[in-house]
Amino acid sequence: MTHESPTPWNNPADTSTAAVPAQQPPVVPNTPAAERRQPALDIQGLVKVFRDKVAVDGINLTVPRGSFYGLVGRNGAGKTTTLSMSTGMLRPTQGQVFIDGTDVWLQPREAKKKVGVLPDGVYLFDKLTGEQLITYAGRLHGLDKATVAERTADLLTAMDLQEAAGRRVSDYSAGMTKKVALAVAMIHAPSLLVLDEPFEAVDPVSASNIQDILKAYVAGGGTVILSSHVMDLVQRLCDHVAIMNQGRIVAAGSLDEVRAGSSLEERFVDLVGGRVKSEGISWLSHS
Ligand SMILES: Nc1ncnc2c1ncn2[C@@H]1O[C@H](COP(=O)(O)OP(=O)(O)OP(=O)(O)O)[C@@H](O)[C@H]1O
Repeated sequence: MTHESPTPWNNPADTSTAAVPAQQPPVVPNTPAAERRQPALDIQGLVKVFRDKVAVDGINLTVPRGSFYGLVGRNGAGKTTTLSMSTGMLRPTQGQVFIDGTDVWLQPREAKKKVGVLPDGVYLFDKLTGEQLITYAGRLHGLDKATVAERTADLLTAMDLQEAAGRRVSDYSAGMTKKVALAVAMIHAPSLLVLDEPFEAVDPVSASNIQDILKAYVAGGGTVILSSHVMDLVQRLCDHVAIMNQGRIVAAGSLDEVRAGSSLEERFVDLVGGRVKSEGISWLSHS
């Protein structure tokens, strides 16, 4: 990554995240200043029903701008369904989602400019090389060729994919695919990144590199919301967390508020339950 040019997600020309003085008049809706103080993501009364299965059961969640937000929950808690509805990929049964004040389902084009998404189970045009894929994503977002070339080179370096840049994505490992998908999500310098299990299948060195990239992105005014099952990682990385269980948010807020003096894992198990006391499976024993 060059030092001369700002990273695509940390452009000093972007003053939209400038600190607001403490003594401000009340916020007047629909003014630029008010827009700047909108939450990065605002979920209101979100419901998803699949046939007779209530996957998401009327959740409300506010993700403050500039936060590093972790969404945790057991398998099937509703995390992917929530994130998919929040990014315009899955139509809600009920409820509204706003990205930076823009209604995702009423103004999808506007909303999608503001968000980068790493979906669960990534579907990519994998006959393209990594470099072609990132370039294609940048061009789809309407960026000019020179900008796309510069950002693509930066992202390939940041993701440690320079050597694989000319290989087809179909030949990438699971972790490399995750990294190229993350680059695709970041090429248009969105103000919000929504990442479903970003570290799954990623090796520890690459995971640390990605974490550094995300921390820099947040330090530069971006907002990240990620889902994960790894409590230690969320506790280390995130400043806010929401715990989902059976389609509902059972705790949300700053990490310290949610932990309430315990570790996140202890708090999670307390709230969600489901620990099975077991002597083990008898037929697996060889003693
Ligand atoms: N397309 C679908 N059709 C029917 N049921 C679905 C569909 N997608 C998800 N579900 C159900 O909705 C519930 C929530 O699923 P979801 O994938 O959102 O959970 P999750 O928290 O992301 O789980 P995991 O941690 O295992 O990825 C589950 O019971 C799942 O079986």
